[in-house]
Amino acid sequence: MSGRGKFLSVEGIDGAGKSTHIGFITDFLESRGKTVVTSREPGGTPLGEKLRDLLLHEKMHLETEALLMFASRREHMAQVIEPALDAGSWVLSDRFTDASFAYQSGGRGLDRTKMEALEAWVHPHLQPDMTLLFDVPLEVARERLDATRTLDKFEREQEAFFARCRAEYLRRAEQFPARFVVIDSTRSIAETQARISEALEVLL
Ligand SMILES: Nc1ncnc2c1ncn2[C@@H]1O[C@H](COP(=O)(O)OP(=O)(O)O)[C@@H](O)[C@H]1O
Ligand SMILES: Cc1cn([C@H]2C[C@H](O)[C@@H](COP(=O)(O)OP(=O)(O)O)O2)c(=O)[nH]c1=O
Repeated sequence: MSGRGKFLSVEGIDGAGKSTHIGFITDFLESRGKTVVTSREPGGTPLGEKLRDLLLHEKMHLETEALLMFASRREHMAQVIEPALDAGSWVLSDRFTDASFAYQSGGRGLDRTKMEALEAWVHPHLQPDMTLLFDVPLEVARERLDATRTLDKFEREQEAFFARCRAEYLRRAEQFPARFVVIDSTRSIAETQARISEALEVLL
């Protein structure tokens, strides 16, 4: 395979529809001849999955939570993301650093300059080539979540928390318009996937 692969991340508040579209994105890219490595954060490596279990189920200090998110990310970069990109594969990560801004800074209130310092320390030279942000109003996300599953620590948060997460995602999208694609995820699954295909075409 020739050249370095591309790095894609998918983001959105819980219930926005992110997981629904990951298989579609993978199939779309594979149909265009790309080798796709799908992964997730927190997690993506054996150590990262252990951290994920702690992060999603244990109460902890906000800064501990932020540091463990970045610890999981550092391992994920070393074990999965960088080697796959170097080998020419495309990497599709279910969440990356924008989620830390949205949840730990926006949602929980961690000083954004601390988050920016972590980002600059852990991945000064790596950013997704494209970030697909699935955006929905809170009521829609909540209805979708309630209809489907047992909620983890983050998903049990109140509406105001998700409002702040969503606002921070949208702020990041405004700050980095070159890599963000904001997708209106209130549309039907078929319409949303048409929009995703259109966005991905630009990278191919
Ligand atoms: N565009 C859509 N229209 C209607 N329901 C949707 C749509 N996208 C996702 N859903 C449903 O909403 C629920 C949450 O979606 P999911 O992909 O698990 O969200 P996330 O991964 O962002 O938390 C699922 O039951 C899914 O089938
Ligand atoms: C990557 C990341 C995720 N999270 C949160 C967001 C989600 O609520 C949770 C797990 O994400 P996710 O994989 O979307 O959960 P699910 O499998 O239930 O769809 O972790 C953060 O708070 N900070 C982060 O940096």
